[in-house]
Amino acid sequence: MYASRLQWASSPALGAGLETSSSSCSKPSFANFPGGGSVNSSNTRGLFLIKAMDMEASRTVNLNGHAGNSDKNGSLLSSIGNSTNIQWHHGSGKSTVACALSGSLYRRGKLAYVLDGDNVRHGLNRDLSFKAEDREVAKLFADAGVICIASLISPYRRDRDACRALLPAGDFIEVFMDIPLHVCEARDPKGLYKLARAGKIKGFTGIDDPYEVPLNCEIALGHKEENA
Ligand SMILES: Nc1ncnc2c1ncn2[C@@H]1O[C@H](COP(=O)(O)OS(=O)(=O)O)[C@@H](OP(=O)(O)O)[C@H]1O
Ligand SMILES: Nc1ncnc2c1ncn2[C@@H]1O[C@H](COP(=O)(O)OP(=O)(O)O)[C@@H](O)[C@H]1O
Repeated sequence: MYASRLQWASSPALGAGLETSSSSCSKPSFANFPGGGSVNSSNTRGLFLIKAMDMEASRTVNLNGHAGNSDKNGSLLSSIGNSTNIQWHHGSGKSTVACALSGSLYRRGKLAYVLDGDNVRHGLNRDLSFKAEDREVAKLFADAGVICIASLISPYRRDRDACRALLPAGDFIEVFMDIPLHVCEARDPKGLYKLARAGKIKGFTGIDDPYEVPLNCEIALGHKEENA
């Protein structure tokens, strides 16, 4: 089902080396987890993501923004834009992983931008959803040579596939946060599950709206129960 399956354990020791200075990270609190879990550039999970993201230096971006095998001296950036879509329920850790990935890329001199449900909705366009307009934004970033890390619930397979189809083969990486709903709900960082359970928010993903599990994502991040 998945190209790679990784465990995403909660570990109090992992916070220390996190890069928090990424300009595109809108949630600076990601280094501190109430549950004790964290991510770190030196742990294998983080490294695996970077390996999946890292592009060959020979593939560059021309000044006109189109990807190609151009002469490196004539290129604007030493990385080619691609798009990573980190998906699953609210509270699963999408933003946390997105920020860590962005920080790791930053340290490697790669230009990345996190498109988060929050910054997209409040900053760019409050009407955006994971529909055509969103995908176009991700593609614009990729065209400009920026690695776009989309941290969005993106519940529908059809929409994710449409996004994949916009980019050259291999440039769209689906990361599935395979975290049990009860774990997401227990975290409830904004109290939204509680409101959804009480019927005060309608159509909440995982409660009264569906999520279509990916059939062919590149990476799945699993969850290790505290007492497992
Ligand atoms: N009905 C409903 N269902 C799920 N989530 C909701 C809903 N209404 C608002 N929110 C808040 O919006 C965030 C999800 O936005 P996304 O852009 O990631 O969602 S989607 O891809 O368009 O489905 C999500 O937060 P994050 O998952 O932390 O980004 C919620 O805070
Ligand atoms: N591996 C983890 N272990 C424990 N808590 C985590 C882990 N990853 C994220 N969290 C916490 O869960 C909450 C939701 O994380 P967040 O990244 O905002 O999720 P999402 O973007 O999917 O809504 C935050 O309080 C975050 O600190």
